[in-house]
Amino acid sequence: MAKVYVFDHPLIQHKLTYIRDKNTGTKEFRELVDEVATLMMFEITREMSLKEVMVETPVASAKAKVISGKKLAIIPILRAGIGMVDGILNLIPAAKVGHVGLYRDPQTLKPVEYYVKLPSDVHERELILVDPMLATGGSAIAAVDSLKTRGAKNIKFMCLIAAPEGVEEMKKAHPDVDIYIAGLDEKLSEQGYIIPGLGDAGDRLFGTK
Ligand SMILES: O=P(O)(O)OC[C@H]1O[C@H](OP(=O)(O)OP(=O)(O)O)[C@H](O)[C@@H]1O
Ligand SMILES: O=c1cc[nH]c(=O)[nH]1
Ligand SMILES: [Mg+2]
Repeated sequence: MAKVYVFDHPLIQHKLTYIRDKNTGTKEFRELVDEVATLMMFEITREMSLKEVMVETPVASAKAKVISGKKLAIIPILRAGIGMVDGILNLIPAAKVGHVGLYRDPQTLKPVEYYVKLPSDVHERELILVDPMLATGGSAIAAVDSLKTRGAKNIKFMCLIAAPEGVEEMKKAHPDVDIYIAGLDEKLSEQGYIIPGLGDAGDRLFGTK
C-alpha cells in the first residue's frame, strides 16, 4: 500500500502559506514554489542509501560516506510541474529530467496527454514525478500510467497541495507509488478545484490569467 507523507516542517508550512495567498504575484510565487520543492526534496532524500568510501583529508585517511543506489530522474507534469524542477536540481544537479505533458479538460476534468519525453534508461532510475496539485488525481494517475507503460518501475509522487479525494484515487490506482505532500487540504469544489488550495497553479506560475 502506498505511503502518504505530509511534510510539517515549519519552513515548508510558512512558505506554503505565501504560495496560497492570492496577493502573491507571479515572481514571488515562482520563487516560493522553487524553495518549497528544494525543502521537500531534502526531506525525501533522507531515505537515500549510502556506501562507505575512503577519503584523504589533509590530516589522515578517513572512512566516509557517499550516496549510492539508483540514479534519479525528475519528471514534471507540464505545465505546472516545471515550476518544481529547478528547486530539485539545486540538490541533485546530475538528475535527468523527463517530461509528461497533460492538461485537465475543463469540462470533463479528465486528463489529456499531449507530450512525453523520458530518459532512455527510465526503467533503471528512481523517478520523482512532480506537480504542484493533486486534485481529482486524474492527471497524476495518467502520468504514472504513462511512465509505467514506458518501463518505469520505481516512482514517487511529490506535490505541494493535495485533496483527500485525489490521494485516495491515486492510492487505489497506484499502490506502489508513495505520495509526498506539503499541504493536505479539505476537499474538492464542484469545479474540481482544491479548497482552499492556491487557485490554478499553472496560471499563477506563468502569469497566464
Ligand atoms: O488531479 P487533477 O484533477 O487531474 O488536477 C490536477 C492537474 O491540474 C493542473 O494542471 P492543468 O490541467 O491546469 O494544466 P497546466 O499545468 O498546463 O495549467 C495541475 O497542475 C495538475 O496537473
Ligand atoms: O485547485 C486546482 C486543481 C487543479 N489544478 C490546479 O491548478 N488547481
Ligand atoms: Mg493549470
